Amino acid sequence: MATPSTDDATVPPAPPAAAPSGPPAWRVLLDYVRPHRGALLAGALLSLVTSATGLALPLVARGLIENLSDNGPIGAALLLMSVLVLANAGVGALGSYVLQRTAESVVLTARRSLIGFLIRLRVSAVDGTEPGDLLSRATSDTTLLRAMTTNSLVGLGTGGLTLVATLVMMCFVDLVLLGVTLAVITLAAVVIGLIVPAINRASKRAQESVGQMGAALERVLGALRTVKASGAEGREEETVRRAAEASWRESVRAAKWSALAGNTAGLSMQFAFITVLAVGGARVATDAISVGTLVAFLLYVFYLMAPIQEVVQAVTQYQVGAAAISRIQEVAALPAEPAPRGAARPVPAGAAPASVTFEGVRFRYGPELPEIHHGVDFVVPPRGLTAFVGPSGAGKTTVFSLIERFYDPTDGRVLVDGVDVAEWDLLELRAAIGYVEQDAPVLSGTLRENLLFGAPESDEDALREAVRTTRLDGLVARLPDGLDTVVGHRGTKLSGGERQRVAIARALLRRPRLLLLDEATSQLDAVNEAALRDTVAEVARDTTVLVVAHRLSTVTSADRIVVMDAGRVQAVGTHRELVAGSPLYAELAATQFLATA
Ligand SMILES: Nc1ncnc2c1ncn2[C@@H]1O[C@H](COP(=O)(O)OP(=O)(O)OP(=O)(O)O)[C@@H](O)[C@H]1O
Repeated sequence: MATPSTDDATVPPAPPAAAPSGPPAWRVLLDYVRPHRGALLAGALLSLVTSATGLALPLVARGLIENLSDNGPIGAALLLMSVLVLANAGVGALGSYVLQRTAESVVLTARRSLIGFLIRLRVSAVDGTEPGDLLSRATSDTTLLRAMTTNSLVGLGTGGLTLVATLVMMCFVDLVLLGVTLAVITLAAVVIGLIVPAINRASKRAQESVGQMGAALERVLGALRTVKASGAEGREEETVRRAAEASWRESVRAAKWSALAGNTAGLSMQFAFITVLAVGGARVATDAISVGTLVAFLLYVFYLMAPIQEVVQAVTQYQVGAAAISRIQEVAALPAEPAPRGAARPVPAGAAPASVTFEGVRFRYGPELPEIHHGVDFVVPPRGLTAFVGPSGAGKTTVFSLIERFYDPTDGRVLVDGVDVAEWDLLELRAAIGYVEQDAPVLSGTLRENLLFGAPESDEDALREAVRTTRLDGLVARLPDGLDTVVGHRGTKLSGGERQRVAIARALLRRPRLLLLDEATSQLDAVNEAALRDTVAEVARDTTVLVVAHRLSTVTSADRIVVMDAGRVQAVGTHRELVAGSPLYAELAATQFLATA
């Protein structure tokens, strides 16, 4: 048998599509910097003061040496030098601290805004992404903004300022030599301008590879047991390693281009030096300028080197940061739900149960994907138990996703309490609903945190009651720290049935007006399932309960059963009515050995 291609099996999916041309990177960076501009300015000023104290030292040293040779007093010069050295060290340290702190604050600002987006992303947007890749954008990409702030923004400011000041000074010395210098610098700038887009592209690809590495790692760690049981460690390791190596390759490429840009700048200055020497020499020979002017000008050319290197480094670092910003912007361009206008009000005790209506609902998960619902219609009045049954892939879970407004129908309306869910305040809508999704996850943390996840304000009595009705009391008694036992990432320390009961208790604690249970008892043993069925029946007296069930035995006593097939409602009725009137239901019931008489 042919071995499947590792490529097919292991290539991580592509990151989100590139953002439609958003604002340029510098504007996004300035947005992040704006809250910290005072600190940034202070840091930059302190850096300038540090440079100034450094520059003053040689002058004082010259005075000291002159005084020494003249046998003059040197006490004052020594004191001044000591003060300058101390000031240089002190102000330098303070400036560097202020700048680093500000850069960290810029990273924090970017992370805060990105986290806000990530948490509120629409489910439909997340469907097309890899969590590991999104994670890398919030962690790795945002980190690059630190160097972008210090090297690029501040470097451009201080380097640019020194550069302009030196050029102005040169202007007073000799305009012809300034013209020669500017011509050489312009030539170098054009070459560097051609190089920097390559740095941007390589950095973007390096960061994309980091994202793919995150996605591949998340895939392995999220399914470690299956990976081990399938003996797929080697292939998975290879995928992660490939992504890591791709990131290395692209980073090295970016480093190569950066080095080239830096050296082009250095080379251009040497070239400027020689050209100025030649042209200046000729001008001295024709008495157009004095030797002193030429020497002074050459000294300025020499002084120009440091700020030019600083500006070039700022420009190359900017490209790295811009690549990171474009990845951050790709997330920011994904559709997100509106930020909540405040905490959702908990559902008051005894709140009226909700009604649910589907009116001609058509739905597809994406524009290029097939239609899942082809005009679904049903009415669920308040209270009672309504079951959704039908073959796998019929669109039952999709019904719940549309009620929760994880997605919007492409046509038709979903109404809760007679109001289109699109018109509901999202927070209010979801506050009214308790939802136990298929394979509902238990989150890392304690059992108590998990139970209170959807209703943190619940009191101890309500908690105990939920534990009792979901028959979790035995488990709580067994656990070493009871409710405060840590249940592991994704509830790995619990059994499948225990996880389902935790999820049901979590939903019940919200005291929902509408309870959605998707295959919520599929992993329970017969005794627990019967007990939970009684609990659900009791809840359904005051709450509208919708369940999706494959095992019809769990729903034969439902008030109404909606039979779905291939995205359509085939029939609605009680078990007895459907056995008689729906061939599909009768067949399902017959294959599950249910009494159809
Ligand atoms: N996020 C998604 N993106 C694209 N297609 C999806 C998505 N979720 C579900 N589907 C597709 O929609 C169809 C209906 O899925 P749905 O989960 O609603 O079926 P179901 O009746 O609940 O099935 P089951 O009984 O097996 O849980 C399936 O063919 C599935 O492949």
